[in-house]
Amino acid sequence: MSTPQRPDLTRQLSTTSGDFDTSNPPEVRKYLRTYGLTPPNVESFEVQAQRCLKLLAMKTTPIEKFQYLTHLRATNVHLFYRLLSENVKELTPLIYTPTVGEACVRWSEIFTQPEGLYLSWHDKGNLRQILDNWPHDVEITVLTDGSRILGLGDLGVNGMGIPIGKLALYTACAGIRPDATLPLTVDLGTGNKALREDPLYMGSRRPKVTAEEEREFLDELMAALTDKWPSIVIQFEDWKNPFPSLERYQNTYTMFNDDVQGTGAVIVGGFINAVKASGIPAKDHRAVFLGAGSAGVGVAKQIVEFFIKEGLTEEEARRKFYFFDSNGLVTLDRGDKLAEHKVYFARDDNNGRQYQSLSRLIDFVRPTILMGLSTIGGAFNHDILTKMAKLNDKPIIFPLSNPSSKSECTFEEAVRATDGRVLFASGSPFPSLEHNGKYLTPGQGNNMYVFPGIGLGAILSKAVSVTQDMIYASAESLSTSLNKNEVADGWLYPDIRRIREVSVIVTRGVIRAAQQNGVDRVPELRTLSDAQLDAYIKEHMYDPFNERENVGDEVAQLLATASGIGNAKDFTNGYTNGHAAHL
Ligand SMILES: NC(=O)C1=CN([C@@H]2O[C@H](COP(=O)(O)OP(=O)(O)OC[C@H]3O[C@@H](n4cnc5c(N)ncnc54)[C@H](OP(=O)(O)O)[C@@H]3O)[C@@H](O)[C@H]2O)C=CC1
Ligand SMILES: CC(=O)C(=O)O
Ligand SMILES: [Mg+2]
Repeated sequence: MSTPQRPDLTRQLSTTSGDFDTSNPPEVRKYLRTYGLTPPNVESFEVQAQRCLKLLAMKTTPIEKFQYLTHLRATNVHLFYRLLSENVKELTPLIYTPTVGEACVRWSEIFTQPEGLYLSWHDKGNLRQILDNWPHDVEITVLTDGSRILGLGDLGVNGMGIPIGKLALYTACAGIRPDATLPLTVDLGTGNKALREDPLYMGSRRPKVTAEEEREFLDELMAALTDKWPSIVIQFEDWKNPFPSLERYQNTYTMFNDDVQGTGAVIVGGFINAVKASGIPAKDHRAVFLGAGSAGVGVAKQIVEFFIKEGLTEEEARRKFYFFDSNGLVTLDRGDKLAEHKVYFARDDNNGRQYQSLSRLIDFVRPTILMGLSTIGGAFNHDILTKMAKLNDKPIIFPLSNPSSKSECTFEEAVRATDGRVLFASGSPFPSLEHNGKYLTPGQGNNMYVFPGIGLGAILSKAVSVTQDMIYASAESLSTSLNKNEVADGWLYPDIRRIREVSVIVTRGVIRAAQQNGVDRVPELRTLSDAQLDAYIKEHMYDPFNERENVGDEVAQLLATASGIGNAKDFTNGYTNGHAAHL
């Protein structure tokens, strides 16, 4: 019996595809044996992009557009990234929040092809072996268990859309090679009963494993990943309870949690600019947070760090925060057992008073800052917004929950209620609008401004761990990345269309912090000036406009030199002979 042939996964797994790229010149088509299989014209990117954008416009719903872009990535990865990098503002909402939220909800319905790796509880004991099935060398993975997908709850393995979307942004925003990324979803069961009963659901039907079982599984997985790819960077994403793994692995592996640390950094980055714009010194701010989960606490902890750098003591900084969760104001005497991560910010100065209404808490605290990380769409209603407008000249209001349906308010609602004075950032994008003859653009406080640079910085410096200083450096670097026009227009975040430039600045900050902490493993980078380091970073970024990796060295060489024509002929002969033999 002959040995079963392994399917050509490198082609199927959407990372080196492009065989039918209509920009391939004849020599490449011959080499790939696709000559004659695509129409004869060799097309420019401009023509290809025109067709793609027309096709996209023909799709009427966001999910159809998502599916089209998924198909494009699977069939022509470089064209997909050319299109994405040229249209990042328009396309990001279709491959990331908000559309990726709907895609995850409907994942088992719309699934057509493998795009990542799924590991299940019953694979325990064999994880290292299964990693060998992945056909590429990996530099970075995004790892979820699907248990808190955006603000949409536990979606089990349907959460795979998130690692895929985040890693597409790693490639588009920070130029990490697409074939060096691994979307990874672990199926440790799901607490979502409706999913378990859905015949189309593609995960296991078991309930969620215990915390102890999860730890055992992750211990094995972390060891397996680093055994297989020793310098791998591991980003945890959208875990319902991300704190135990962060604490357990952050000093022993090159890992970080994007929802706790990336979100903290991106919000501090915009917050530094918002504090400047508010005209109120750090010591006089007071913050109300709706939502005391991983993101809320992650953000507040990093703002504490910022306040300390602004001259406050840790105690003064900590006491500026009032958290409101599903049981009201988080206090030490509330009568329930507080989750460990909430204790640091729990109030002890409420004199026995419990606040069950956000509106009343705002009257009591008179905050300058209102943050939403609650998953409760519309929670910042007109009453709340007008209160913030009365209390402040320039209220800082950040409704950060994703996707858009979970945003605590819209940009328009915040602008109208504050007569355009709001300093605003939301997790998902909102359109610009006109108010009193002024054109106002909302900030997008989304960790996509920092995680690509954190990842690339860790990869290029070969950091042994991702330190808190590296995370904080990403925030500071982001805050300095705005250009003159953006500053003059009062923006809190740079234009997303400049994200690759911004990622270079963030990456440099992350690498410098790694060097200061002594966790880097590329000593040559230490002696580079900032300009030299920027050049080094850019040189190492994947550029989809400069890619013909699938054609092989021989043809690349032919294409690169006019004198290659002779070789091309030889090669064409070889191709013809080979093909004849094949036929
Ligand atoms: N903009 C960005 O870059 C990011 C945005 N996010 C978004 O932040 C949101 C929260 O994420 P995360 O912190 O990880 O989620 P969690 O589930 O950990 O936390 C949600 C928090 O909201 C609270 N909450 C739920 N319902 C209510 C309610 N009715 N009234 C008041 N509080 C309520 C919960 O209270 P309790 O603790 O009592 O259950 C909990 O504290 C998500 O929508 C996510 O998409 C997350 C990361 C990045
Ligand atoms: C943006 C993100 O990481 C989240 O909403 O979970
Ligand atoms: Mg997330």
